[in-house]
Amino acid sequence: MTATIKTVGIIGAGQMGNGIAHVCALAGFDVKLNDISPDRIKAGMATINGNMARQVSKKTISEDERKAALARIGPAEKIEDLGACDLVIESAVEKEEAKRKIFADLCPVLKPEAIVASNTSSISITRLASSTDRPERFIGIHFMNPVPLMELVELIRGIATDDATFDASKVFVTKLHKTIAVSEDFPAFIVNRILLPMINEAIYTLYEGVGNVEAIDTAMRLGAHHPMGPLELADFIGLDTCLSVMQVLHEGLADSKYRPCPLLVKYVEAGWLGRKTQRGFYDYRGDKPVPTR
Ligand SMILES: CC(=O)CC(=O)SCCNC(=O)CCNC(=O)[C@H](O)C(C)(C)COP(=O)(O)OP(=O)(O)OC[C@H]1O[C@@H](n2cnc3c(N)ncnc32)[C@H](O)[C@@H]1OP(=O)(O)O
Ligand SMILES: NC(=O)C1=CN([C@@H]2O[C@H](COP(=O)(O)OP(=O)(O)OC[C@H]3O[C@@H](n4cnc5c(N)ncnc54)[C@H](OP(=O)(O)O)[C@@H]3O)[C@@H](O)[C@H]2O)C=CC1
Repeated sequence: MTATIKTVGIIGAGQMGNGIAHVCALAGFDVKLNDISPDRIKAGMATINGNMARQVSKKTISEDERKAALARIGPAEKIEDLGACDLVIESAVEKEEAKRKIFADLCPVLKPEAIVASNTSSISITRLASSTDRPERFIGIHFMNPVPLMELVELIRGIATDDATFDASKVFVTKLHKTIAVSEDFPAFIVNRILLPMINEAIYTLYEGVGNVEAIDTAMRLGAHHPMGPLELADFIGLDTCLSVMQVLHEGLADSKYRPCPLLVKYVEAGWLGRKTQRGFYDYRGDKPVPTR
């Protein structure tokens, strides 16, 4: 039987977590938003508020829909506050150890029938599931950034994911008005298996001096009709996330073609993680983005 999902918990109120909360609340789900600190939750809520206000001004949603959706989102300052959720989606940092620790804290407070999902960009769902008390009710639900605008969600079954969990996840994603692509559980799934090596290659192109930031992004925007240049997109995703995905591909597929570009490593080591830290391949601290190379 397919479980009915009414209340969704989200762990991590960053750019993906707040986007997931946004679309869940608009679709009528009650949402509990968790992060390491109350300030992070407040910042996530402020972003949702701003993005919904923009949707109202563009007339894609009404003021009443905005108010009703915001009223459905509540903070979960402690992990115990997620205890009544039917589904919890983990969307914290792309580090396996951090995710394992979150699941270890989360599972004991959940109802036995609750589904646990990860929004991981790359990490094995089977391996993450094995760190929980419910591998059969664990699944990958992978949203795309920016969540309110992107139409796709990847669904990834771990080796033990049961049919009821898969079916309930399909119903849930369909209610969000997103299209599903089912991926087997291999490193970085489908979108990032293809997209991140392209971004990494763009960074090599910069590293080897084939072109500067502006030339590379202009080339791919106008020459290949991509909505964003690859370096602009890397900054948008977050360079820490890009590096983590390349490391998972490199280790998981044991092929040197996935070697993360040393320049990507250097930016991450500098703490220049892209838009979220105001500096990456572009510097966002002024009126408009300025290339850093
Ligand atoms: C790493 C992973 O694990 C997986 C991933 O997600 S990989 C990343 C996948 N995402 C992409 O590849 C995104 C590529 N970029 C794009 O498709 C587009 O640039 C975009 C959709 C993000 C923005 O489109 P755009 O036309 O260039 O920008 P812009 O005109 O500023 O915005 C378009 C609309 O989006 C809205 N918008 C922009 N960012 C938004 C956000 N974060 N949240 C909500 N709305 C947003 C704007 O208000 C605007 O609304 P209107 O059209 O109603 O005016
Ligand atoms: N960025 C993208 O384009 C996409 C990312 N993803 C995936 O989504 C996940 C989140 O990425 P994204 O939103 O970009 O990252 P962000 O850095 O924007 O947000 C992550 C949030 O999680 C918080 N966090 C870290 N550890 C914990 C914890 N133990 N408990 C609760 N919250 C925690 C972080 O707090 P703090 O900053 O204080 O550490 C931060 O607020 C990652 O797994 C990523 O791979 C999936 C699709 C697209």
